[in-house]
Amino acid sequence: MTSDPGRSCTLLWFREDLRLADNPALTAAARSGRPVTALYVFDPDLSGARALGAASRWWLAQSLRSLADDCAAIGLPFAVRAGPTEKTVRKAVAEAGAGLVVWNRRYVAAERDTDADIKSGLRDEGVDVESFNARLLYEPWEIEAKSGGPLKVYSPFWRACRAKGEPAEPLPKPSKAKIAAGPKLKGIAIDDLELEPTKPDWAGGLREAWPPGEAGAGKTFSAFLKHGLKGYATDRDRPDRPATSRMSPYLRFGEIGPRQLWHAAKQAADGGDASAKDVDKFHAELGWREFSYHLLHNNPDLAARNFNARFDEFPWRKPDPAHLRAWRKGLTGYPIVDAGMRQLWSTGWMHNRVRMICASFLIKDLLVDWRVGEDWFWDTLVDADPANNAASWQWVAGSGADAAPYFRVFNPTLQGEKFDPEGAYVKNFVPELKDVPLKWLHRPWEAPEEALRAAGVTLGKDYPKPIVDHHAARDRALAAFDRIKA
Ligand SMILES: Cc1cc2nc3c(=O)[nH]c(=O)nc-3n(C[C@H](O)[C@H](O)[C@H](O)COP(=O)(O)OP(=O)(O)OC[C@H]3O[C@@H](n4cnc5c(N)ncnc54)[C@H](O)[C@@H]3O)c2cc1C
Repeated sequence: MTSDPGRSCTLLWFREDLRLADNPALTAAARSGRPVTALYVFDPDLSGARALGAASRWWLAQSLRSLADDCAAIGLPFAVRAGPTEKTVRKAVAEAGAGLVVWNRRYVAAERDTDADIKSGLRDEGVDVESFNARLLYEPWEIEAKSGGPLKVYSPFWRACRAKGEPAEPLPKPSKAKIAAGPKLKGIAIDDLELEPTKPDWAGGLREAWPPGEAGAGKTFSAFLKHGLKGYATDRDRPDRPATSRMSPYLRFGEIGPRQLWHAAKQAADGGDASAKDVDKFHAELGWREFSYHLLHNNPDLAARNFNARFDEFPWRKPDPAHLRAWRKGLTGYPIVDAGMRQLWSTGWMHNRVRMICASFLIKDLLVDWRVGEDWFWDTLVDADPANNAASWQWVAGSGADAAPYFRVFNPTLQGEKFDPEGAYVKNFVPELKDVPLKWLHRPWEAPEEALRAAGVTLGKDYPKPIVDHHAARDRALAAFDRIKA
């Protein structure tokens, strides 16, 4: 600890950990015995990191407002500043007279490099720096293959994680009495970050769908524990049911942490509110998130480069602008794909099963490079995550670690019929098809004229004809794959 008496406070630097509970940096700050002041830095120049997508920017604005209120409630001074990360943090440290700076770790290579530079620069000036894990159950570098080195297959990865024992219990939120308020840094208004859309304001659907912030995370997760966890192992594949936790955007921005989810789900099973099978499955999905971060840690350019270099030679087609537009807008003529893409556009989120179907359609039916889809999801998802998005797109493409084999091409009609068997999901997001009889709902182009007429649908006018024939597109995709198989 620095002995400079002029440096008497602790600076807590919030980043992707926008919460007070189970926040080890905040706990360390509270325990440091010094007054604490908190900072968030928005870096418009990115310092080498990828710019947030539009939906993520909207979420961040809500989340910061919520955090500001939560900090005020425990008497923690909190300021938001904009500027180049390193310069802004170091200026704030000097202004606050901080002798200790604490933060929770990030995992994108450019951000890690920035953090390392800041850490060494501050230490050279005699300022202590401590970092913690708030984001993951296990640090990516702690998990290794038996023979050493990173793991490339999920099952052994998850076994290696589980062999480390139970994740640590979450930390409580510090009470007002535990925080000595440090100096309030001058900040800027969150509105001045201009994170939200104005002309036009397209965020109405997002506002309706989500309550961002730590309290919103807790409320949403409690509802899942009550109504969704029981039966999760089977129902999680049903987009027509509220069967998943919807925790992904909260995890992305750190408004809740995986340790909290892990232990709360476990307690629900212990209390008899869910079966061990359901909880194991939920834990295993958190495990996929851990696996994505393990992959990202070991492959920093996961969003840009094929994990499997064989795919570098894959003969992707130049995207047909009309097809790409139809995919983005949910006008492909395949109802489950269109429902998913419209759910994404209107709410900033899409059910996992439907993400796989929509991604497969772009990659395999339209033969478009997975990076084009990854980029669209990055812009439109409120949970757009540097590890999960890239790893999942590569998984669907077949180019990723432990990926779906390329020859597994999702049939959007059969997938729709299997996972949306009553058609409720499609009818919700593609309302022009709501009166089409269930028998034809997922394949309206096969419906007799009179059935469509009775439902008020003229194909090609009220709803598109399929933009490609799935069977022909599948054959084309497999032929393309044959070219890199050898
Ligand atoms: C093409 C594609 C892109 C995706 N992009 C993202 C993304 O940008 N951000 C993101 O968080 N997830 C992404 N996923 C994974 C998954 O679809 C979402 O995590 C999930 O739908 C979030 O809903 P939930 O919180 O209700 O999940 P739940 O089923 O309740 O699961 C709980 C948590 O486990 C994790 N999880 C669940 N499924 C997966 C999975 N397949 N892979 C990794 N982690 C998982 C998530 O953190 C999730 O919040 C993507 C999947 C696909 C197929």
